[in-house]
Amino acid sequence: MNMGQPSMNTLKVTLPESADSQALPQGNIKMSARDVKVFYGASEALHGINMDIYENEVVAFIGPSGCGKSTFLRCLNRMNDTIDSARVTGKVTLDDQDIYDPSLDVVQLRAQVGMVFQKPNPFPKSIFENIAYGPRLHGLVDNKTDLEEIVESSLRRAGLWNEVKDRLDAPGTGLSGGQQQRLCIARAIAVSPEVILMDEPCSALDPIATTIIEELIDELKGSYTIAIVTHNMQQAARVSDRTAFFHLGNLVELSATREIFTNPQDTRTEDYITGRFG
Ligand SMILES: Nc1ncnc2c1ncn2[C@@H]1O[C@H](COP(=O)(O)OP(=O)(O)OP(=O)(O)O)[C@@H](O)[C@H]1O
Repeated sequence: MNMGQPSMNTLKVTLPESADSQALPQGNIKMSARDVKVFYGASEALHGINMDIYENEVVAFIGPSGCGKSTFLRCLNRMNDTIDSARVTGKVTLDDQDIYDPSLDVVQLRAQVGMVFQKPNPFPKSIFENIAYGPRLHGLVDNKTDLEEIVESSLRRAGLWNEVKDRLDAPGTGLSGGQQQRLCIARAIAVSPEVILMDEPCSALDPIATTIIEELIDELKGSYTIAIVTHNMQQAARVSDRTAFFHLGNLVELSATREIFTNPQDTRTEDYITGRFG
């Protein structure tokens, strides 16, 4: 039951002016989840999540620690398959195709639905090789010139080209944390994904690197659909079109980011965004 509308000054979050003009996504559903449950051994961590994610939107997942945000994000490209104790039930589709269909090529799926992790994780290889690996693996290039073009365009899209163009042979691990995270975003972009999943991509970064990544997210949504887990409500307010609030393994509320932060429909959402718990 809603205990009434919170007044703006009780909220922890300041909405950017652009939030007023943030158009709600319309059109095609890119990914959809129906009654998705995740079990770790006998313990049920997600209790039947239903969600539609629209093409070219940024949707943020927020909620207290342990509520299941990352677990749900990992359902969207079957990363939970890599956790031995995890079992997923329900249905997840990408462009109406069931991504848990046993005949589906998971490597291909993870190219279509790329992922950027909390801690930047470049391969222990050169900057060039970090980007070139995926397109080679997926047979996206026929020759060296095409490969060089993909490497350059991916680094440009990730806003890193000018900083690294003279040292493409240097190790990716030698870059700053923020640069490494943009390298990981470029690596995801290089295999032409449709969706990019980001699991707290800025939590290991300083405020300047965080701003750069947030600006990048804004640019990338023109071409990709983005789902981002964040602990930082201010960040959700800055980057997302819609926000999903999770609590104890349930999706409590999902609506336009401005709505969630100014007019939450559920008291649990209100309590969280006003800082009463979490
Ligand atoms: N590999 C795992 N094995 C067993 N239990 C897990 C595993 N990963 C997550 N869990 C449990 O599943 C529940 C949801 O965890 P999850 O990491 O998805 O939450 P979260 O909202 O992303 O949390 P945080 O904000 O702290 O990252 C928690 O109870 C957690 O302990």
